[in-house]
Amino acid sequence: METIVFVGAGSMAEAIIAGMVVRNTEDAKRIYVMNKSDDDRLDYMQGRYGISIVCPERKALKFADMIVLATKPKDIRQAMAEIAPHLNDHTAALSVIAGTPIKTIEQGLGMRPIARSMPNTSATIGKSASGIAMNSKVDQRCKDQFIQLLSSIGIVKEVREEDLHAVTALSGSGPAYVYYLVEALEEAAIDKGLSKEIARELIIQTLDGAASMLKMTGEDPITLRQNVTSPGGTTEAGLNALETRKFKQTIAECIDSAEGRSRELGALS
Ligand SMILES: NC(=O)C1=CN([C@@H]2O[C@H](COP(=O)(O)OP(=O)(O)OC[C@H]3O[C@@H](n4cnc5c(N)ncnc54)[C@H](OP(=O)(O)O)[C@@H]3O)[C@@H](O)[C@H]2O)C=CC1
Ligand SMILES: O=C(O)[C@@H]1CCC=N1
Repeated sequence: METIVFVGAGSMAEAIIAGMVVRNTEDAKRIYVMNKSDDDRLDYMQGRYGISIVCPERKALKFADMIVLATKPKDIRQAMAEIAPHLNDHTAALSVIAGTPIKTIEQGLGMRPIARSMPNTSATIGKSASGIAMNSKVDQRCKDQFIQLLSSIGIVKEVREEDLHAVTALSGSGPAYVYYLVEALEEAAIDKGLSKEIARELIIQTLDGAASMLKMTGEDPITLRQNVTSPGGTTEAGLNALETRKFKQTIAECIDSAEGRSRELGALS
């Protein structure tokens, strides 16, 4: 069993820990958390997941096989300055921070095995879609450990570091776009007279069914869309409205803005 220390105890750290603990991939007691100042948050995490809290002397950092960097990009430099003196040379670092380059982490923690990854909050239920890139210090054993951790919370794809900005825009932020779509569908359904409860159930099942169709049939989304669209029917009418409003262009702008912001955050960190 490995000792893993989470530096940052916010929503992303919790999503990953929840996924790991629920799947029993690690001995919960050997997962440690620390943050900047919010002790109530650490108590909550310990009570909820049975994990441990890093003591004020930072002893757990000495024994850590891996640290997971999960602060906001603007806070990572200070966090690294605080933890670096306590770390062992062999300790590997896995960052989940949007934008922050591997180089910045090498500067903050010294040359050591470092991976930069981008999971998403569906890690909570073991359904993250994560991307990962690693530095030259990562050997096969260490790579397996990084991949194993991310696999315990969903699927993981190795990409070039440069491509992590696009991964961040697509699957890191992606759950929020889907929730926003659900909000919009729900509001439209309520406007048409459906109750919120019924609308939500129908929407969730529709999303779940469509995602499962993509997964299980292996069909292209275009084919599946065409299968739904009867000539002159309701779907065609709905899709025409989306096209008139430049739906694909709007989505392209969404991804472009998010990708650009990831680059900006990287430059800020
Ligand atoms: N939320 C998401 O969907 C995703 C987020 N990410 C990335 O994960 C990272 C964290 O995001 P999120 O969990 O939402 O952020 P939160 O604001 O919820 O959590 C940030 C955490 O960092 C801690 N922190 C700040 N400074 C330090 C420090 N010097 N030492 C130790 N801990 C510190 C904070 O502690 P305190 O509360 O005490 O100040 C807090 O626990 C971000 O970089 C984000 O880009 C990646 C994928 C998805
Ligand atoms: O919004 C953010 O910056 C983070 C990164 C991906 C998802 N949440």
